Amino acid sequence: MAEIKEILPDFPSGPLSNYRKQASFDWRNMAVVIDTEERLKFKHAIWKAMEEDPTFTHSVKDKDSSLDEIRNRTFEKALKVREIIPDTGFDFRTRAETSSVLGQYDWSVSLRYAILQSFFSNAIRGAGTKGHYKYVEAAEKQQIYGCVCMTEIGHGTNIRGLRTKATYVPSTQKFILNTPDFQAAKCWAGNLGKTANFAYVMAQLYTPDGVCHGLHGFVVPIRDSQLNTLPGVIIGDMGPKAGLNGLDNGFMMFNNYEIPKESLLNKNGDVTAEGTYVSPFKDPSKKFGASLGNLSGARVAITSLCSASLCNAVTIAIRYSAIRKQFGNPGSNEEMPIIEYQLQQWRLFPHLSAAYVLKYFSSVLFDNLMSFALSQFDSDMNQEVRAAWGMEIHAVSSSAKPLAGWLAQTAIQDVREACGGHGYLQCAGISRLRDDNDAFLTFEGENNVLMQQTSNWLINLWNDSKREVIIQKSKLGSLTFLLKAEQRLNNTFQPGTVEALLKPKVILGIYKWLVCYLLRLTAEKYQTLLAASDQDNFLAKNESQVFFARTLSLAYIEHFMLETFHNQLCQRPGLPEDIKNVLNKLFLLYGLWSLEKQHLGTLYEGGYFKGPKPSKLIRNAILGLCEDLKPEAVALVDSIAPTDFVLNSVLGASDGQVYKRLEQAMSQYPDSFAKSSNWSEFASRLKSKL
Ligand SMILES: Cc1cc2nc3c(=O)[nH]c(=O)nc-3n(C[C@H](O)[C@H](O)[C@H](O)COP(=O)(O)OP(=O)(O)OC[C@H]3O[C@@H](n4cnc5c(N)ncnc54)[C@H](O)[C@@H]3O)c2cc1C
Repeated sequence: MAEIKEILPDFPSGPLSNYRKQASFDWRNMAVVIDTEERLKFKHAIWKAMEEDPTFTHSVKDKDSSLDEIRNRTFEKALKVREIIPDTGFDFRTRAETSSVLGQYDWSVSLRYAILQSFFSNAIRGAGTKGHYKYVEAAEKQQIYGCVCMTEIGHGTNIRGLRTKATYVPSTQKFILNTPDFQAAKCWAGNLGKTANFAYVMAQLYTPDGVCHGLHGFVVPIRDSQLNTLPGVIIGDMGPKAGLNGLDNGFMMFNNYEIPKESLLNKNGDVTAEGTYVSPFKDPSKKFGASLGNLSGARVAITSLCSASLCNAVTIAIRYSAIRKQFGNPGSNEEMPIIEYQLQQWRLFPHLSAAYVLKYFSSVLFDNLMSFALSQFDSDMNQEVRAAWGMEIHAVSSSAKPLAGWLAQTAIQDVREACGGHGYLQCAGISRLRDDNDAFLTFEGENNVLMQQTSNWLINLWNDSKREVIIQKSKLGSLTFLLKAEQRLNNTFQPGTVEALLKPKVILGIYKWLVCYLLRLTAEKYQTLLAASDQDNFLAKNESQVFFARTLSLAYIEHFMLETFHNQLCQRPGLPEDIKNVLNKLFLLYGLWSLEKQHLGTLYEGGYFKGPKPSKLIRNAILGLCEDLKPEAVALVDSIAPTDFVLNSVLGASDGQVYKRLEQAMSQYPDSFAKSSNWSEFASRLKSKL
């Protein structure tokens, strides 16, 4: 514990001390429980190194800097990261925290580093063979700068529609890359705009007989060592964006650009020297799936990144709410901190509960992904079981990433409003977080489309005669709700009091009924549409999304997150009682808040709820939990907050000196007290003699 105290020292006494003293648990113990000691050491070592290195000093001028300056500074920081990451030996799991740790400081730095260090090399490793590993090694040593080019101007979500062409020419043993028109230009790739000299490019592979063999990855040099664009390649910068402006997203076109045959990443398909196409896959759809590689990895990672954004947001708002005072009891001279208001609690504490549930869940999901990746070396592992495991991770991550993105995004907006006008200042650190986090909702699988992967999988399972066997074999355990589904669907809501409602089993029971109900309903809707449309699968899928498949995916992942949090954390043997108590309240609040917010209608529609009592009990329980969590809230954010340097918010610093910091920030703004540079022009119009 002494060592942890060095990493997490006591907070200075000040305006937040009063609320800190009210907590029923030890905030350091909670930090260790939710994060583990290794991860705390790792991230604080990085944050400390950043704080001590002038490269990472926050600049008050960032807002007024040119795009070029912002990007240069971001890239310099991204390059520096390698030097400050502590050596964790073979502990890859701890190292995987790097993106979140950097992102809590600045998402542009985090993403630039991730693309340089792993996004590009993972793409090459996933699709390439031994001869391509030299690119992986060079990228990881930062001897080349990579980017990943899948999206085109005309096609993003529909990857199969990509139109960049790679035609093999036997006489030269080269591929020729061509971009048919601007709509087929590669776009959005991070690091492409100004920096990358190599690209992973997805293109349709054509053999000399004119046959298209579908999408394949290529490793392509795009700039020379002086970062000049190579002849045959046109690269442009996409310009300012809503956020992430430290990242240079670019667009790229090819004009009869020749690359060697070996540029083809040939794990899933190759061409002979003469131009015959060969592939280990007979079924083209399986090859397509394999060529997209292990997409779950990035989605699981983004789930963690969104949870990191959420932690920053709730830290700012809850600390500020404990300090900010408005109004007071009539007759009293004292004004009340706004955290005392029921409305403020209800606006913020559910987001705090979501931060805890999501943080823990994303970490479990990451561990599972790591175990899955390692299982490829386990020769005793049954391949069918492994394939089912991969499918389950895919389904879970396809709804976890959207839910995490939305949870963070709505929380950040609520936090902005909950901090009033000062929350709108750039130095509050909220708008930056909102604009940057926003992109997570779109890249690595657009949220709404991605969730269809989960619902498709669930519907197939519902109709599978071997459903029970599949559920028993499920490695993650996300399908337990389906056990005895038909029986479960006859259940109805039983609790008659708030006390009876506030039991984990009851909340999970409501969710289990809900997911079964939505699954049966969606599967039936889909079958009806299929029958009515002469087996038009495309139409049936599209027409069963709203109120059906989309809600199903959401309810499924909410239930699994809650169940994981409860079974694996709240019920963990040896957990101190004080910690367990608070975690239990967070579990209950997240569950009830999510049900109330989006599922009451379905619960009444399906007959699980009857009469006014269930919704009244739920709403009373939410308010009661908010009141219970008030004395815990400041300590709860202390346990998940980054350091003040990293949070970089005048409203959210741990010393609570909001007004001192506001004064400093406003006074230090360049030219804060100077006249406008155009003052003489304005002054020349002043005619009044008043
Ligand atoms: C900051 C940022 C960084 C990025 N980095 C990269 C990168 O490094 N490399 C790269 O290749 N790409 C990158 N992208 C691109 C990103 O992957 C795409 O934007 C994403 O895949 C979505 O594609 P799109 O923009 O073409 O949207 P579209 O596919 O055009 O979608 C538009 C809307 O249509 C809806 N829609 C589409 N299909 C359906 C359907 N079947 N049913 C219902 N609704 C549907 C979607 O939900 C969405 O709301 C990045 C994007 C951003 C914003």
